[in-house]
Amino acid sequence: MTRMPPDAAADRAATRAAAQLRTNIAEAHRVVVKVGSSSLTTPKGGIDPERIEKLVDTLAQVRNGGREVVLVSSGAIAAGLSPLALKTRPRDLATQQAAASVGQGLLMGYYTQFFGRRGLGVGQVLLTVDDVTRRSHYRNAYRTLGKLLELGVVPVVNENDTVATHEIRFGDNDRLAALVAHLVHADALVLLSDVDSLYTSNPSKPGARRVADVRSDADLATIDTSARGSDVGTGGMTTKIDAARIATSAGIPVVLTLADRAARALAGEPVGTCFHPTGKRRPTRLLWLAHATDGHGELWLDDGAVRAVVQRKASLLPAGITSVKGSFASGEPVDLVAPDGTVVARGLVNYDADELPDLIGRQTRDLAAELGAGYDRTVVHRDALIVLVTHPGPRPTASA
Ligand SMILES: Nc1ncnc2c1ncn2[C@@H]1O[C@H](COP(=O)(O)OP(=O)(O)O)[C@@H](O)[C@H]1O
Ligand SMILES: N[C@@H](CCC(=O)OP(=O)(O)O)C(=O)O
Repeated sequence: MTRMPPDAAADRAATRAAAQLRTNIAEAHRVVVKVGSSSLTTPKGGIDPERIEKLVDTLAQVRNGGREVVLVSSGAIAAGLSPLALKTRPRDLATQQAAASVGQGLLMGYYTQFFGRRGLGVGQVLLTVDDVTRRSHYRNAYRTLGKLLELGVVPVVNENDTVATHEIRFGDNDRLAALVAHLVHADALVLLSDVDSLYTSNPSKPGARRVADVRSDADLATIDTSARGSDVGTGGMTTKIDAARIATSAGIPVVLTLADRAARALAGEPVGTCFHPTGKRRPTRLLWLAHATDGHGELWLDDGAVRAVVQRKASLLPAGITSVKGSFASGEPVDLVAPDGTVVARGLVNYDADELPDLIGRQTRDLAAELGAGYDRTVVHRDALIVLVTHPGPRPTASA
């Protein structure tokens, strides 16, 4: 028997795994499809009903074929431009919110009409960061989305732009789509854009090569995503990669391709870029903490607290904190910092920043005896905490 050289054997195994993943996507029962503004607009930036109908046609066929579809659609701001006589996408948040407020209804009007013609109802779901990260909210969102799917309706999700402020805003819908995919326990996530796949660098420049499969972060290490996206989209390729990492780290395969190739992507054809699952499902708020949130403040720990949090995965108590920086409210994400300045973990804090200085360095039982029962709570509970570096070093990377 002739032996294959190890490289050839590894290549064959990789090809088989890629083909299997495409099969899994073709068989995915519940899919989240995200479409960016750039795929729904005219070259001038206004909304393009023809492009919307083309997408709806594909998704309606998928839905009517027995698969469940959740659509995450951008385009509210683009749809609001013309009614407000705006020539280009506004830069300031207030005008973006006004445009989204005017445009969201119009956008839903198109979806209602086009899905309706194909015998399907639609349900509008507007979400903020809190809705997919806070436990009480995301249970609610999960229930509503689940019920809509059960009723045969296509949920059409967008960020609730009109109420989201800078601090609590995704801004792009890519990462929102990844969290929605996790929330609804999707079997696959399809990201539709104005580019046919991920490239090694700006696709409009010579030398950029198509990337067919991304199997791990190592495959992304040399990818250049600095080229700006379309004038109407937000985030460009960077937020799509963030989204793909969020979904794949929770076990959900992702395909990124052109909106026109949605049908082929959903049929498992080898179009676009396929991001392979790298991890397993975990609580949504932890996913968000690991991949997308910036700490609103810092809690500096002593060595014992670093060991407790990093090695024993314990909750953070007031006794192990040496100082508090930044201004944050209870429930917000904060960075946990080792004495050498390394950010070792991130978690949702249980106190406001101004409450903590009087508590830190003190034993929980003393605080409870002195201040009352509420003060025996952890500063960051271990269930709301992710470890970023297991071996403290110079800089943190979100690898949890
Ligand atoms: N390495 C890369 N590979 C592919 N596209 C890239 C890359 N770097 C930047 N881009 C740009 O990202 C754009 C897509 O992002 P964006 O305009 O935000 O789309 P959408 O509205 O679909 O979210 C593409 O048009 C492309 O020019
Ligand atoms: N929520 C915004 C989407 C923001 C946006 O442009 O996102 P994307 O086109 O997906 O990069 C809207 O509906 O206009």
